[in-house]
Amino acid sequence: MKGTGMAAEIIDGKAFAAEVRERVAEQVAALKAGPGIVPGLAVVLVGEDPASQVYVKNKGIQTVAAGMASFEHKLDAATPEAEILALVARLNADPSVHGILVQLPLPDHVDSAKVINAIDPAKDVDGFHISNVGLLGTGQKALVPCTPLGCLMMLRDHHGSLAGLEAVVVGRSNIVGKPMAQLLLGDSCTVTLAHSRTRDLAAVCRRADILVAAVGRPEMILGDWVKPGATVIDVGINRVPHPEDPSKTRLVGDCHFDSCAAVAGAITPVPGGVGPMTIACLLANTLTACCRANGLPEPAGLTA
Ligand SMILES: NC(=O)C1=CN([C@@H]2O[C@H](COP(=O)(O)OP(=O)(O)OC[C@H]3O[C@@H](n4cnc5c(N)ncnc54)[C@H](OP(=O)(O)O)[C@@H]3O)[C@@H](O)[C@H]2O)C=CC1
Ligand SMILES: Nc1nc(=O)c2c([nH]1)NC[C@@H]1CN(c3ccc(C(=O)N[C@@H](CCC(=O)O)C(=O)O)cc3)C=[N+]21
Repeated sequence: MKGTGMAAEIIDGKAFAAEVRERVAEQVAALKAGPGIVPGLAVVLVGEDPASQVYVKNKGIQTVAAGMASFEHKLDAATPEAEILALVARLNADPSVHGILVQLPLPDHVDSAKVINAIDPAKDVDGFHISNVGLLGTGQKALVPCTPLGCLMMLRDHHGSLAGLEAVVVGRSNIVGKPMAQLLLGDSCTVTLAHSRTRDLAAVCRRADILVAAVGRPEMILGDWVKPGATVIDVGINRVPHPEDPSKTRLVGDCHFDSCAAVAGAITPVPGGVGPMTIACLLANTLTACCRANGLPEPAGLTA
């Protein structure tokens, strides 16, 4: 099929995310009707980055649509670190809050690691607290970062078992690349974690049955880096000038979609792939945290 256009199946993250949110909403309704519990998610946004504002607003809308309570805390960009830590302490102590997300990146004067590690690990629905990172790394029950969890759900849905597959993750950030590698290892893939110092990245990528791109470089991964039939998961969210109208922008991934789709067996689009799954998994994690906090059974099919 190479050179003759599209070969790959498009993995519809938008539709998959809607199904996940539906399952979350059903279980939220049961919690309300039964024990009378309403799961609550608090989102903390420091500063006025327009992209973050849109994203936080979407999360709030989808949280409420799933029947959960949404608490938004918008702080000025100059808010001292101590004030952010005080807010986190209040949210930790608030029994109506089951999940806490502090939107990243934080302004430069704030120590992000300090803020994240101040979150009660049981409420850390991003899965960024050192305690959750350590639990994931040792194969124990944790709250798992939303973006890699969403990728894993799509991969399991597409492949069934991932055991023995060669997985290459490009990008080693704490929020995407590293936890993605841990989850793939947990599902018995043979995992390679590539980064900016990797030699001959194209050749490394070509080994992959599963190729996950989390680099933050628009359309960097090209079709001839992809093994024929591989599954390509494109995590990248990059705003680039619109080709026809430079006053507008357009969203592209870290993979060059057309050339990769011509070779891959399956591929996630941008937008409509990993992004919507991230938000759906945030809601799933909030439900999971709420069930654990109340000693109730875990929601089925929504955890790693
Ligand atoms: N869809 C979603 O829900 C989400 C999407 N994203 C998107 O995913 C992308 C990655 O995000 P994030 O992990 O936070 O990014 P970071 O900037 O934290 O990490 C990028 C990683 O890519 C590596 N890298 C950079 N350039 C190259 C290169 N030329 N060759 C190989 N590796 C390279 C870096 O390597 P090194 O460590 O050596 O510097 C680093 O490990 C971004 O586009 C972001 O917007 C992020 C979160 C959620
Ligand atoms: N503490 C924290 N947790 C995060 O999970 C987190 C964060 N900080 N900071 C920023 C990144 C980025 N991120 C995205 C989530 C959804 C979409 C998403 O829904 N994207 C849509 C398109 C949205 C649009 O059109 O702009 C899509 O891909 O279809 C994108 C990006 C979560 N992040």
